[in-house]
Amino acid sequence: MCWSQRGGPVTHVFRGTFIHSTPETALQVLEDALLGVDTAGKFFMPGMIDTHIHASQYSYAGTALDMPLLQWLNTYTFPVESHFKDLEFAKKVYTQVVKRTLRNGTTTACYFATIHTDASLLLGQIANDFGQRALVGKVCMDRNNSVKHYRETVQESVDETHRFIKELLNKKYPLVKPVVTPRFAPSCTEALLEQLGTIAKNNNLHIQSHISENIDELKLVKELFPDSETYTDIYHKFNLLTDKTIMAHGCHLSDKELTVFRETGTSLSHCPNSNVSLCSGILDARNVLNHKVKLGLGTDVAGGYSSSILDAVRRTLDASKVLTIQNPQHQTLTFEEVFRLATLGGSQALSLDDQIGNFEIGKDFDALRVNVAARGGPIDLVQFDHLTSYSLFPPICPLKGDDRNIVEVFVAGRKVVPCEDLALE
Ligand SMILES: Nc1nc2[nH]cnc2c(=O)[nH]1
Ligand SMILES: [Zn+2]
Repeated sequence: MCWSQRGGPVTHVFRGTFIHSTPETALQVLEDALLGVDTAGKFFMPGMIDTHIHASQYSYAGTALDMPLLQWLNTYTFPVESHFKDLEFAKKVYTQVVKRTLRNGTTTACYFATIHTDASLLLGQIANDFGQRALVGKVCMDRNNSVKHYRETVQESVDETHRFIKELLNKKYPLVKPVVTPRFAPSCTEALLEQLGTIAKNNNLHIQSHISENIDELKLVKELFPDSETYTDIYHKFNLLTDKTIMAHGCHLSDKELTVFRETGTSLSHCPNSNVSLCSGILDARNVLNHKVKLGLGTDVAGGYSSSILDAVRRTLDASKVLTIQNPQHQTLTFEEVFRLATLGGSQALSLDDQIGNFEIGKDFDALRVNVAARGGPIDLVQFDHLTSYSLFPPICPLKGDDRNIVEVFVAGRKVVPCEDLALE
């Protein structure tokens, strides 16, 4: 290891022509020079992956968390989502959510939009324009008794899903892909689920939905689908569980259902902020990992009030510790395991781990440059002086840091933060 004059290890070496001034020389040109830089407290980490976020719910994130899931959907979510017919409104919200999540270090997002095809296409365009890697889903739902104008017929849903896929793929955005998106079983008839399974299969597409989030939801599912033994069986029956499927939540899945997840290659998105905010339940992530089910983290905005995967990291650890408090035999997740869920785990959950998730040779450069001691940031230098080992830097940022510690964001090698277009800088 090389050490700089200031005593820290040299972490970067630049080679090239350097021009500077010294007290002796107004302009000194150093040709073919090597410059070792001591970047104490700075490191690169892989970009974070949000495996489940409702772009359309960003407008009310941080409010309206005073009721459980089914009432919350009827009272707040469906009325708000119905406004995305208005493309001006959609453009405002979708621009904000893409900018904000990029600023938070989300290099890849798996988005739910709304039932509106044109607004969903706009979300794809905005993600592309700002350089975010994204899966974008036009939501499908042909059952909704609370907000009657916010639902489709089976035929509309199928036709518009075809149009969405075709038009999005025709754009040839390099990093943005469509994802078939039945909202969740209670919002869809069997006829619709069946057709969506077929569309995904014929086009080899990703699929996303929700499963087993809340106990009242399970009761409703039993009433609506009396012939299916489990919630998982409903999706399985219609070919919606594949190695490109991401199901959100799964707090109340049985071990038998988790086995079906593993066998089909279906992944789970763990959304701990939402699970607590809507009093839905606590996912036993350790049990999911023990079943060898692919697992990533999700913000689930606006059921979750934070659009940051750093928040999901903290809450995943909290949820695991709550399970340990309830049962001391529970094997608490470690920081390192949760860091992996936020990065590599997310890429596996989205079946994109051949392209992203870590710095293995051949993958795209989706990365964050982190500065533990960023000026004006939440981590005080005095604390970081006490650290004796550089290996302690990575944990302190996710646990105590925030977007101020993320100084640069790269997606597929392109620097997307700071970006002149980003008014959030
Ligand atoms: N958290 C959450 N769960 C759902 N289940 C069906 N739709 C939704 C949604 O919008 N948010
Ligand atoms: Zn959700």
